[in-house]
Amino acid sequence: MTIHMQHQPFPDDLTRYSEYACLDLITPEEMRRIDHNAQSLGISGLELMESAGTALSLVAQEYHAGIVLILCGSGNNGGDGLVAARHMSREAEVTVLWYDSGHQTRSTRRQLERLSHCDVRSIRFRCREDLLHHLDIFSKADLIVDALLGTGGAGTVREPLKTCIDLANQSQAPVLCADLPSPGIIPDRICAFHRPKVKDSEVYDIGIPILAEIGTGPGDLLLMQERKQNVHKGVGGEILVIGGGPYQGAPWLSGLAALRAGADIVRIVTPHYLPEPDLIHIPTSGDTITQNDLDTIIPLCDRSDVVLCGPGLGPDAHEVILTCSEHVKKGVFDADSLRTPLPHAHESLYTPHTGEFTRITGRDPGLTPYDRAHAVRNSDIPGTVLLKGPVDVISDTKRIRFNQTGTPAMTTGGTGDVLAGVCAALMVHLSAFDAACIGAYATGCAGEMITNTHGYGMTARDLIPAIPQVLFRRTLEGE
Ligand SMILES: NC(=O)C1=CN([C@@H]2O[C@H](COP(=O)(O)OP(=O)(O)OC[C@H]3O[C@@H](n4cnc5c(N)ncnc54)[C@H](O)[C@@H]3O)[C@@H](O)[C@H]2O)[C@@H](O)CC1
Ligand SMILES: [K+]
Repeated sequence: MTIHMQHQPFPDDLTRYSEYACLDLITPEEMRRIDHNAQSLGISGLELMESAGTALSLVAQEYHAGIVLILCGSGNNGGDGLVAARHMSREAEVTVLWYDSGHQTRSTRRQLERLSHCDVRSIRFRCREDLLHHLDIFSKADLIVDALLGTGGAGTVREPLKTCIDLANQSQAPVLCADLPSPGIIPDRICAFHRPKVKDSEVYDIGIPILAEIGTGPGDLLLMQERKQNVHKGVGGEILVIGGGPYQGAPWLSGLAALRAGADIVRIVTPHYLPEPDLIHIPTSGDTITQNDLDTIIPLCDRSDVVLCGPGLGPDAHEVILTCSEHVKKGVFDADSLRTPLPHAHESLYTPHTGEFTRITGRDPGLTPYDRAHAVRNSDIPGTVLLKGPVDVISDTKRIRFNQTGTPAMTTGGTGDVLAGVCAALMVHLSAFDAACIGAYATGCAGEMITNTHGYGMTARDLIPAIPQVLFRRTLEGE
């Protein structure tokens, strides 16, 4: 996959932002996101692996072992072990037992080539029988390094790694685990890279920039679920947009954006019909949305995966929104629905700009991303907040994420409607937080693409066809 380079520096002093980085255990998906974002900030996977393997070798040397056995899998965890082997070749008698699954990662294959020039004994194994020829290596080792499975491990361990793990457990040697213990192995120490994946890990920095973690980036797109090829209708979800009244176009922009972000069915409840064949128009009784429309709207809320309230709605329909929101599983509240008392669904995403944030919290969020993050995290808004600005701030009260994509040309009317529609479609399969991070990132990237071609002549409508090019480019480029 081509890594898209991030360019503009963060518009604030990042030394104050360490409080926004996650400090407790992280999941493999989160590590993959961070890893990918680090690469888009210019640190290659090989450099990350060299740092990881170096840390691993330094911890291994603390054992002062004479004979070291390093067990390497076919993925990048194995690559870390191969790097450690190269760094330890003069300190100990090192033997590498590496698993040739037939599809080694590119980086790990590179490390194996480099190791062939070192005074390290490297033995390939492909099956359980191969391992049984080397039982003596396990019994002679003073230290065993477990670089079999890391964050890419999934499910119950398959052979021949299962046997490898059993032989390691049966040996007298202490086991030092790379990044996290391979399932079933009994660790003596765990050398985690960047952040702990399991408890009781020792954490070693591998030079990942904080922005790879607290910022959105191409790595966030990895969280999108691969759409199953042979898909039935409705996997993209059904979205309901409730808006319009004083303003006609806003709900249609949101609806079209939701379709372009992967939704299958989009219904628009709005007084004004616009001829958009891809969208289903649900007419209202009058030229604004009122209580009389509740009999129409409530059943639609019940059947929709995500409901987007607010685009172009005007101030008079707030009571209707409050009533509907009790029937909403996942809600995106934008524009005119951002009024007190705040509507809230089972899971809510609020997408205010500065003025709307001030209106609902009574507090001006300030200008710097740092202050805006503090304001969002300390607001008692019951859900995820995407506070739009030159740097968007996303928070679900625990996590904070900053999005830098976008251009000043996007202040044109309607881009907020597009963003809200994209977030609604993403929320079908993702949490409000992940949907907001990816929605902000993708809409901003689309804005950058269109600014390159249309400059300040960009309209919100221009953004919409650019959205799938950002969200689904992996499939478009046949990764
Ligand atoms: N920031 C990062 O994410 C970094 C990651 N690195 C290392 O890379 C690791 C992740 O590498 P990968 O994503 O390649 O994955 P892994 O190397 O953890 O494992 C993937 C390999 O194991 C196989 N496998 C998965 N589940 C299995 C099972 N149950 N039984 C048998 N085989 C199984 C897969 O087919 C694949 O070949 C991290 O844990 C870390 O050690 C390092 O390069 C440093 C940087
Ligand atoms: K491991």
